[in-house]
Amino acid sequence: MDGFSGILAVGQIILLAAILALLFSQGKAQQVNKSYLERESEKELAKLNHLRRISLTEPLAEKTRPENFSEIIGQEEGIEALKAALCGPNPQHVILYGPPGVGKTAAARLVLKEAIKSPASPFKEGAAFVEVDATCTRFDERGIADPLLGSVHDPIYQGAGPLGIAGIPQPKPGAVTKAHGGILFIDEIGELHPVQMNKLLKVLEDRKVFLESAYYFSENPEIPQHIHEIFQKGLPADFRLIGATTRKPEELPPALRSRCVEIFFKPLGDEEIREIAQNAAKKIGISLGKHALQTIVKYANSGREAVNIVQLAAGLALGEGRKRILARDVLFVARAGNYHPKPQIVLSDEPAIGRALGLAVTGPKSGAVLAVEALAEPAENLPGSINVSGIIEEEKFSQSHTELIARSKIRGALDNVFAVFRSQTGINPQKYDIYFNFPAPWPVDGPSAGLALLVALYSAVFRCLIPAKTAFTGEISLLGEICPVGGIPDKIEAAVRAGVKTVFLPWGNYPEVEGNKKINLVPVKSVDEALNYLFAGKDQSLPSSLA
Ligand SMILES: Nc1ncnc2c1ncn2[C@@H]1O[C@H](COP(=O)(O)OP(=O)(O)OP(=O)(O)O)[C@@H](O)[C@H]1O
Repeated sequence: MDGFSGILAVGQIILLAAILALLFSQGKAQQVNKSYLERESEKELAKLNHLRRISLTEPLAEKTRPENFSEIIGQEEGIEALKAALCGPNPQHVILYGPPGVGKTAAARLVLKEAIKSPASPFKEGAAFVEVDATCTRFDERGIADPLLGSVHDPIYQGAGPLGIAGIPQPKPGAVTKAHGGILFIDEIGELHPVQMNKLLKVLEDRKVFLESAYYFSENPEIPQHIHEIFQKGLPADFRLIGATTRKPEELPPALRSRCVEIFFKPLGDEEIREIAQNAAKKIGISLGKHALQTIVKYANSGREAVNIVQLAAGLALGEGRKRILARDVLFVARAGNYHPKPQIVLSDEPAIGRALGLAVTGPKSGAVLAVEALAEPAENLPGSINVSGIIEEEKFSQSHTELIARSKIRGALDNVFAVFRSQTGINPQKYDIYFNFPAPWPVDGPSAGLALLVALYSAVFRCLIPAKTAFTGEISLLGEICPVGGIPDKIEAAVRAGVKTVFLPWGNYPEVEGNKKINLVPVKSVDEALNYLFAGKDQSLPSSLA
């Protein structure tokens, strides 16, 4: 061995010794680390067990939660449709529409249990029901964390564990995989980020979810087989979706809607709110005075509000040692919770000049009764003026990324009303100062107000009485025909609820509600027919100035 080789050998020995020392110290450090972690984990477990031993009484909200379909009040049709969509041998994806707090989530939670009972159902005992709130699902463009669809824990992140240290990406299943074989319920699905929505649609299509990572190489022999399988074949995600939303159907992506059965839950009427409040009080073991119940009905807009008011009022009553809720408890809760009495139309028993009732649709399955008032005074200066309040003046909509502004439909309906009035009566409306008012809590739109507007105008000009508790719906054509309109069953239901006795409706809509015995339906084909039916043979004299 020459001098140079000797130096090299010594160098190698020193290097080897240094590496061995480093490995030894690392091993030692890992041992110290491990025992430190074990001690810390034991402490944390003890704390966790201590927390678990503490429990309060069952919250009232849980006590009052519907436990079977018969406890969900007023949604029989929606529940029937939900069962038809999910309890058969071929369950479908579903979107549940409806206002807040009317039982959508409650029904979704129960439907899986119902489906499992059916031997033909592919949902089996133990099938998962996974609930996600789209307003809380974090969307992360880098895909580092995605609780809905799943994500990949890449080795660059701290705490990646032994697999991370070995440079192996770790897939983390999301809700779509956790729901495999069961139901994924996404509350407020309309709020999902558009990118997440598109990814979800892909999962619905494939029935599995594919995850991606820049750290995955199919040739990497270090990667365990199960991770290869996940990256190459996807994670299972065969579930049925129930999406619930308070939005309107047209506000949801058409691609989602076309993959789902659409079911509508309706707003709850006073009778239903009453029943829900009574049931809630019974479940928490407290009685409800008559006035207390009436006050709850006055303030609660939904099942959730009814139950919440009962719970808080019960707290007040129990605090004072009472087992009965009084009206003052409810009023206190209403004031403290900033509840407002529901806007309610009070129908007069007396016929009136210039006041007709109209019927509107305020959302899916929600009809409403509203008043239309008209006043017509001979104009001092010709032409007379036309003044309308309580309506939408213009509408904005987008078409091919262009924003368009159009005149509102009710403005168009008014033009037709004046033209038809003139052709039917021979009187030029410009001889009058005309006032229309819709005393509704929201601005009104829609062509179906045409018939009510015409009747109110006719009554105002000819000073003839419109019968009490009579409502009108129908679009008026320039030729005086009464054309069919949308939402008739919901409008008629709203009319019945409000105490309307008679509804004039387009002949073309009559088959939708024929056989309804709760209300007197008058189908009409033309304005002439409607006016004859209402006013024929009654004194119709024009003001002397115009006669
Ligand atoms: N139709 C109903 N019958 C009985 N209880 C109801 C009804 N609707 C609501 N409730 C009560 O209100 C609570 C909340 O209702 P739920 O969560 O089902 O409403 P939701 O329609 O899903 O509302 P959101 O759109 O705000 O999520 C229920 O747990 C129940 O106590």
